[in-house]
Amino acid sequence: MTSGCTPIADDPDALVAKLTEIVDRLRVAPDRGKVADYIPELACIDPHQFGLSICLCDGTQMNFGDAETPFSIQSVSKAFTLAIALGRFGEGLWRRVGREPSSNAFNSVVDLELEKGKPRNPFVNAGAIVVTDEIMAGRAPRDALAEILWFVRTAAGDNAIYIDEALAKSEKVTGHRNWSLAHFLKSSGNLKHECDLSLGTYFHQCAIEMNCVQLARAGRFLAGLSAKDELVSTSHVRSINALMMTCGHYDGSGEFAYRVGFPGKSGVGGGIMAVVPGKASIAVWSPGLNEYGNSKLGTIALEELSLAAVWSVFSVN
Ligand SMILES: NC(=O)CC[C@H](N)C(=O)O
Repeated sequence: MTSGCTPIADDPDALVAKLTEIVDRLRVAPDRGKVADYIPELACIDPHQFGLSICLCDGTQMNFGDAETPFSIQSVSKAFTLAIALGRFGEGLWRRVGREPSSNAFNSVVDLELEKGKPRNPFVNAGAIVVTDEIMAGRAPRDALAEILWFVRTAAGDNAIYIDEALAKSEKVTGHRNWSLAHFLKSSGNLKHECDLSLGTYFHQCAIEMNCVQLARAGRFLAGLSAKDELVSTSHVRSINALMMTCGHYDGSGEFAYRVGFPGKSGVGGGIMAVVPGKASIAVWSPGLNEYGNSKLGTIALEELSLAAVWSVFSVN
């Protein structure tokens, strides 16, 4: 089969049955990974939650489990800020940040030093801080933040999306690793604003709260499921998807590509936004993380869905 017309993907009942089976099983799975505990607000999230939502190319959406429970999107926000930055500055962005995968943790300081202050990609923390700093150029931080929130709301088609102020503030107080990255960027001449302004904006974008229903809708532009003239050009969608595939799960990106086989962006809140270009936009949430800081059960759900629907871009059957 060459067109992706697989039985499960094209048969809504079969797809619902498969996803119901996956979600019911994973909701009670004993081995759930570990919630992020370096951000105080995330440390107390109940790991026994699991939600999934999928938007398909015929306009339908299916929701499972805790799909309507809000969670902190954290680094999933980096896909949206990259889209905004590419739209505003185009290829010039790549003077400040690279496009290569990383082999160290998402908050690695050593990578940044080795690369002389040019982050390896826009999805590791240092790279995302640079992207946000770029978006802030020529305006007040609150205006940049307003654009980020506007973008997410527009992509999701839902104005009831907000920032968890308390979470943003707590990360500002406890996020010492990010402070060290920002100061290193500043000392390398790769941060235009003062560290507290760029980081303040970055912590706020990470603290956006969404549920799976909203996040799956917000990913439609990356799957080519929204109106063509909307938000982001198709060439930028192609760039973002390539980076989500190669860097969206940090040093676990190779593993994600091997097991799931389509682009995705994770966050330490346990959310993953994943897209099957031309076919589906999927949001999955389970707060427990694997060793790379990506949702453990969320990855398993996407892997099982990918196998059942033959959705890996590397599949030939
Ligand atoms: N991987 C993540 O989701 C990390 C985001 C988190 N706000 C941080 O900066 O550490």
